Amino acid sequence: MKEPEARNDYHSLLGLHHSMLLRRSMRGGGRGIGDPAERSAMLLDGWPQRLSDQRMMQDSLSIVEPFGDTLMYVYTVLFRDSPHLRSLFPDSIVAQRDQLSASMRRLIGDLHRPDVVVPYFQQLGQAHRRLGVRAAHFQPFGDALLEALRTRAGGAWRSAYDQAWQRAYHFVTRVMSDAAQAALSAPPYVTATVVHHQQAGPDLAVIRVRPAQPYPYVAGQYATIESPYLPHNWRCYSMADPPGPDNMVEFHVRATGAGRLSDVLVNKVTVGDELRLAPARGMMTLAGTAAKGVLLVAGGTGLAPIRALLGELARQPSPPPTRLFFGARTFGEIYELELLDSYAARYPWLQVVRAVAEGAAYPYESGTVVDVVTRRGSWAGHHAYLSGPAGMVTALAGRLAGLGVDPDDIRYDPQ
Ligand SMILES: NC(=O)C1=CN([C@@H]2O[C@H](COP(=O)(O)OP(=O)(O)OC[C@H]3O[C@@H](n4cnc5c(N)ncnc54)[C@H](O)[C@@H]3O)[C@@H](O)[C@H]2O)C=CC1
Repeated sequence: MKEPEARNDYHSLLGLHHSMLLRRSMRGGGRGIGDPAERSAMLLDGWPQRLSDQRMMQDSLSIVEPFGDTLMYVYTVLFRDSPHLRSLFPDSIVAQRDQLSASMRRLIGDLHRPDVVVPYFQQLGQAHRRLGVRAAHFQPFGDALLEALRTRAGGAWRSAYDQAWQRAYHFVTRVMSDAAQAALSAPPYVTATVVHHQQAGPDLAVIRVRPAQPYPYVAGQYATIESPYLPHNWRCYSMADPPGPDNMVEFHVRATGAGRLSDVLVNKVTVGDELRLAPARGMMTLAGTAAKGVLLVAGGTGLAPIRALLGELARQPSPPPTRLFFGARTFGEIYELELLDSYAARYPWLQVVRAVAEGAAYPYESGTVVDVVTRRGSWAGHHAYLSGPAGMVTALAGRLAGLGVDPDDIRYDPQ
């Protein structure tokens, strides 16, 4: 039981550090805050070789496969060279590695799109404040990253790869630390009390919490959550409603195995317990233009942010024609029946289709939600929002691009 206390001490020190930085920035000392979005966009604009860097980084991935193993090696190097940083991470860093992998893939895949990549890393920088990550930590991490890439690639590593990765990493760390600096006046996380905990299916819980302070977010975004029962194991869960005046937040959680945060949230947490919520993140928010139809697709608990988007659409004066596809593996895993049926009955612009992948499906459609959406044919003229298991989302994004949807109109977040 010493570990959580040590970490609480660390968080108190961190709180003091944040207040010191905030006071200094309010007095005009230190680095100015300014508009981080503008500064980050300028940073990317001043990087004319980013398209060739993107190609170099993509090429280099093939010589460091499996990429997940290379990223695991990054942590080995980091903890070897900077053992004092080990306490910032949970005992098992597998989930951390998976989140790093998703961020790296987003960086490489979207380096040509400042509108996507800049806000993504700004949000990541703000969210990292909860972990006690500070600007000084970026250098050892970058050194470890480069050493891991070079070691794993061996003789196939090229200096052009090295330079591309260094420039990209420099860009990322500037964006993240600028955003963290700009967010100093906000807390790195808020505490929230569980006010409702309901078993909604096998291994599935619907949890409502009341944050102690306002928790700003946009429909479609997710919170990174920690429970005192499993310190330092932060995981992402989407808010299931658009923000409301009652400042309550709902999450849908499926237990995915003993010892994980999802298991704790489903099987241990009860009404009255406290959780920590780091600032909301996510790019799967409603697109501004109303000229197109909307396709919402959810797999399993991926329904949460899709339901929030639906709630947001329902607030519009004249919502666009919207089709919601919800897929579960088995009949018993279909949930939110009454709510979605009541929406479908109330809103003439909405159609809800459910799909069951395995076993009896009647009265729903049979097949994975990917197959059921694909069977409908062309989806040209639609904005698509996809949420669920990574395999589902990737498969569907690929198919929709072949079914007439402009790839820029397909939105999803890595989970
Ligand atoms: N809890 C939350 O707030 C959110 C969760 N998610 C993610 O959603 C997922 C939900 O997991 P479960 O509820 O266990 O869903 P699940 O694994 O039971 O799958 C739900 C649906 O996706 C289809 N599917 C799954 N893998 C597929 C693949 N490789 N190709 C095509 N179709 C596939 C299934 O056939 C089914 O229709 C998790 O990966 C979670 O990270 C995403 C956003 C928010």
